[in-house]
Amino acid sequence: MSAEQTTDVIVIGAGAVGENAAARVIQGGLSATLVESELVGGECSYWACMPSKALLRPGSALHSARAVAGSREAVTGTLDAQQVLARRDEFTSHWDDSSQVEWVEKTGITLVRGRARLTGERRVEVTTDDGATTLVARHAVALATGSAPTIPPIDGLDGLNFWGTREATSAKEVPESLAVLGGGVAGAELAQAYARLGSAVTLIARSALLGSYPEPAARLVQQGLEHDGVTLHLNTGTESVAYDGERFRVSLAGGTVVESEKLLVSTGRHPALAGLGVEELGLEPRRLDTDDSGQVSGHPWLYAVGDAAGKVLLTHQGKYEARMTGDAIVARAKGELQGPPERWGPFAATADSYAVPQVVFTDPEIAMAGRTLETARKDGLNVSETSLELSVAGSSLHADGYKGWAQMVVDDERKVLVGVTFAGPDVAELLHAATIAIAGEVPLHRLWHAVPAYPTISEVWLRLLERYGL
Ligand SMILES: Cc1cc2nc3c(=O)[nH]c(=O)nc-3n(C[C@H](O)[C@H](O)[C@H](O)COP(=O)(O)OP(=O)(O)OC[C@H]3O[C@@H](n4cnc5c(N)ncnc54)[C@H](O)[C@@H]3O)c2cc1C
Ligand SMILES: NC(=O)c1ccc[n+]([C@@H]2O[C@H](COP(=O)([O-])OP(=O)(O)OC[C@H]3O[C@@H](n4cnc5c(N)ncnc54)[C@H](O)[C@@H]3O)[C@@H](O)[C@H]2O)c1
Repeated sequence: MSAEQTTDVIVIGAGAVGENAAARVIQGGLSATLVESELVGGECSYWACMPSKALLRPGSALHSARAVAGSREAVTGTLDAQQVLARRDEFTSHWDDSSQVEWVEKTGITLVRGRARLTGERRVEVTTDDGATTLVARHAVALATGSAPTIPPIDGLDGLNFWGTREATSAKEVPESLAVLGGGVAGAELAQAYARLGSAVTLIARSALLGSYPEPAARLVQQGLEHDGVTLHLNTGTESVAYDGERFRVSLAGGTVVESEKLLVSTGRHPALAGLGVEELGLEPRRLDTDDSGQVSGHPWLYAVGDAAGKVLLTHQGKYEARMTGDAIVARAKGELQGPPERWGPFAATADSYAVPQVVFTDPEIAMAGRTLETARKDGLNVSETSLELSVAGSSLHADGYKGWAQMVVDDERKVLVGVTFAGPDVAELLHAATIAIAGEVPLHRLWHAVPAYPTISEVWLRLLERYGL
């Protein structure tokens, strides 16, 4: 069967990002067709953010209760792994996307299920179970196809039935032992989740743990993992991997062999552009060159957004890009936007370069917005850093023996914040104040008037500003 359907805008990929891009197009008065080959809602809903946080939260709630004298005595048991997995299943809607489909339809978006491929300018072929459909866009096609795991070329690994993050976040049982390859945010979070659920976990990283975060913050997470019984092999290469039908054997540089029931490979991700037909358009399939509205250089009808654009691989930032991209497509279609979008304007995802918030949801957490000292210096900024142990009345009330760390990176010429990091139990909710201060370029002398409530952990803001010299 072959048919041709015309719409204003085609969005390929119905993850959180594609859904938002299509919704903004509809809100702007154009029609949008969304194509999805798997579950509407994408990686975040079913195999990433939601299930991983659902696996972590019970462990951190238990740990919080144990961290306070009085409630500690009331906690006599351990985590109930089956209940944790059952609650995780609720958060993934049992991998059933009907409520998301309902939202898509209510929003006025046309959903087409199948695998999409670009076949020419504004033309997309969708392969479905009953054949193929050709979609034609009057204005634009947006690629919101997400990212795919990057698997390292380790001897013996290819072809083995190891876990990726999908299998780790959707597992039905807790393995007796788990080896985790990769010391990034996915590796750290899932190592802790499984250690607290009862697995004997070993984490192997060729570099430091969480190497893109400030070292004192990453060290606190490392101590947290060690406290949970995770064995760490950091700055250690992996030479080969084998599986004998029952156990994995991971051979490390230096001769150590790690044996485990399951092996999780979480060594980064790259834009999922394979098989989409971008090469035929003369484009580099590993990374597209896009402007701040997501428009692909040399192809004004084509956009990439979210993980597919490869700028910032985070749901909230992808959804922000989607709002800009959807609105930019509408504005260009109506002749209201010509040329590149204005920085910090309604069509440019400028915060991608200045004010990205990110949280490592381990216990303790790391919450970081903007740049680190290193990335700020690399970008040529004249910056200084102010850091301290996170120790205020709010933190000592929060948990006995609370251990945390905070840092602000200041542009000393403009006297504004360009980066803030907090590490410690339950610091994630402190982060939005930092994001606002950075994105708003709030001058430090004005931030001095933003008084943190007493006794909250936010009082660390006051201590940082005092130490800076205010
Ligand atoms: C373990 C893990 C935990 C994470 N935790 C967090 C977190 O706590 N917070 C956070 O902000 N981010 C987190 N992330 C990152 C987050 O999951 C991604 O940034 C987010 O899912 C990207 O959304 P997206 O819509 O761009 O892509 P996706 O969610 O991957 O959606 C892309 C969609 O496109 C579809 N698709 C692909 N190709 C085609 C095609 N040719 N035709 C039709 N459909 C197609 C796919 O099936 C998919 O549904 C985590 C990632 C991982 C791996
Ligand atoms: N809380 C969150 O927001 C959250 C949680 C999980 C994942 N994510 C997102 O998902 C993406 C993927 O997560 P990730 O942890 O897989 O990626 P990552 O880029 O954060 O970390 C990858 C890790 O794998 C290591 N690595 C790479 N190649 C290797 C090799 N050949 N051998 C051994 N180690 C190797 C790297 O050194 C790094 O430590 C991230 O970009 C992140 O933004 C976000």
